[in-house]
Amino acid sequence: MTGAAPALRIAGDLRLGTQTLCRDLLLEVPGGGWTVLLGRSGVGKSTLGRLIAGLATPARLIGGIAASDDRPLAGRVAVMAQGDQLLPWANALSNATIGAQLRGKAPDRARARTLLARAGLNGLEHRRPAQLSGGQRQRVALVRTLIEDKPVVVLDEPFSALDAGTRAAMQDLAARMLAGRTVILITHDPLEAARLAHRAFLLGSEGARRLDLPDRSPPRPIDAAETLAAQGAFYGALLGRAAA
Ligand SMILES: Nc1ncnc2c1ncn2[C@@H]1O[C@H](COP(=O)(O)OP(=O)(O)OP(=O)(O)O)[C@@H](O)[C@H]1O
Repeated sequence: MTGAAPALRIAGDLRLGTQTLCRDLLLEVPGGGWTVLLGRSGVGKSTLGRLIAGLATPARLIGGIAASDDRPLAGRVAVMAQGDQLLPWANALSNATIGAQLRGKAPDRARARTLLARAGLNGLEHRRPAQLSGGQRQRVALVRTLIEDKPVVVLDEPFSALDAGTRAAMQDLAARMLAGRTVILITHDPLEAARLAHRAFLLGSEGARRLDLPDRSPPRPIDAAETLAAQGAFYGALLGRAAA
């Protein structure tokens, strides 16, 4: 990884035009761990993810995003979004290295092959997206994110289109492959949050509330009582019940 994974402090009001999506936001994101953002649809989770990544959005954060090493975040954030967004005419190897190709740089195909193998895609490097399953395509997308080698990674609903079993396998793989990076995971799925979070926040119009997590380190087993209890508590929090 290029550089140590910084902690982040995200503070302020998230505004869209004259509308305040999220007021008095304060998110202390630990360095080198997974921070999960849960929240009802439209609260501004993806918008916040785009702001962290420095991507275009009509929204503004009146406040700021600061890294613990006092360096700008620009150029230090990789993004993996919902859907694999692979180029249909390119094979898995080319899709994994598309970032370098778009920048006019020589792609590191040896590293891409190693990462594709680690992601369980050995022997599938020359298949195009249509010749891969949904889970395999998401693995290629994960490798494409990893090959950028950024210390901060924003994952915006990356596994939501997958069936339950494939999703659980992808969560385990992502936890392994992104270990040590500062990961911000945006998800609707309380079970995903309960499995993967080192820290979790519920975003609402009145700010972010930190949610209690099990003591066991992530990734937590999908069927452990403490994972399922946290899942239930997160559902309650999403539904606006007092205890979380
Ligand atoms: N490009 C855009 N132009 C105008 N409004 C936008 C744009 N992108 C998002 N919005 C609005 O900003 C608000 C927050 O959107 P955002 O996608 O961040 O929410 P979210 O919490 O991620 O929702 P979901 O969980 O449904 O994905 C919504 O009201 C949305 O309609």
